[in-house]
Amino acid sequence: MLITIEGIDGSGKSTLLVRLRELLADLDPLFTREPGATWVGDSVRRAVAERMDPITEALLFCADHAAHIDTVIRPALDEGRLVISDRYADSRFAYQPVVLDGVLPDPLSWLRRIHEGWSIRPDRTFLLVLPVEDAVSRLDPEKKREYFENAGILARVQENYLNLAAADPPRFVVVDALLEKEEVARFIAGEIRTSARSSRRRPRA
Ligand SMILES: Nc1ncnc2c1ncn2[C@@H]1O[C@H](COP(=O)(O)OP(=O)(O)OP(=O)(O)O)[C@@H](O)[C@H]1O
Ligand SMILES: Cc1cn([C@H]2C[C@H](O)[C@@H](COP(=O)(O)O)O2)c(=O)[nH]c1=O
Repeated sequence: MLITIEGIDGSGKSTLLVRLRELLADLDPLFTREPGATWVGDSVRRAVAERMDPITEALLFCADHAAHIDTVIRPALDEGRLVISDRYADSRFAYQPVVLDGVLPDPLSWLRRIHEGWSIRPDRTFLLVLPVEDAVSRLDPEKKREYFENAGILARVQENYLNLAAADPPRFVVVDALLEKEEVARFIAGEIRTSARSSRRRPRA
């Protein structure tokens, strides 16, 4: 079963994942992330840091996704493992339309098309949502910021995320990221357990 965690920068994904490792240890999940689970992820971070053209950037994120599926996700799912990914394809569908606005006529359709036929659809996606100003105030002022990490861009990214969630309610669970860290983690851990139990009962197609 594939679970993904999504949300704008500063929404609390990394914090949540640290706690999920403890709360779900008995299920022995494989924790992974995009970008960064493969060496292609290093090229993506470089492209973002150097502000390469938006098409190059989008295709590198996509290449990282392909390598991630091939080397990490598919082998683990084939072994029947629970896989939990910090960011996944929905990050592309939320961030890159903002970056590609004005570059392509319909960025989201283009992005969806280039994922078709090979990407794996998550079973459930937890979307952490909070006011953008709270997310920005949580960002570490000491750390160099990626150019996405500004309130104007993040507001548009979050709107895209909410549209994705509204279009696919069976998959998405929208979570209030202003709740206490522990409350967020316990709620999501409980939902993952329930989903994992029901997927074990379902015969594989
Ligand atoms: N529920 C919460 N309530 C208050 N503060 C939180 C909460 N969750 C996380 N934080 C704090 O917000 C900051 C950012 O959290 P975190 O790094 O987990 O976000 P992130 O979504 O992983 O960000 P990025 O995508 O930029 O890596 C951290 O200082 C963290 O302690
Ligand atoms: C997978 C993915 C990520 N991004 C953006 C989102 C963040 O600003 C950075 C990744 O940094 P993090 O600290 O690891 O969250 O990249 C994106 O624009 N498109 C994507 O597909």
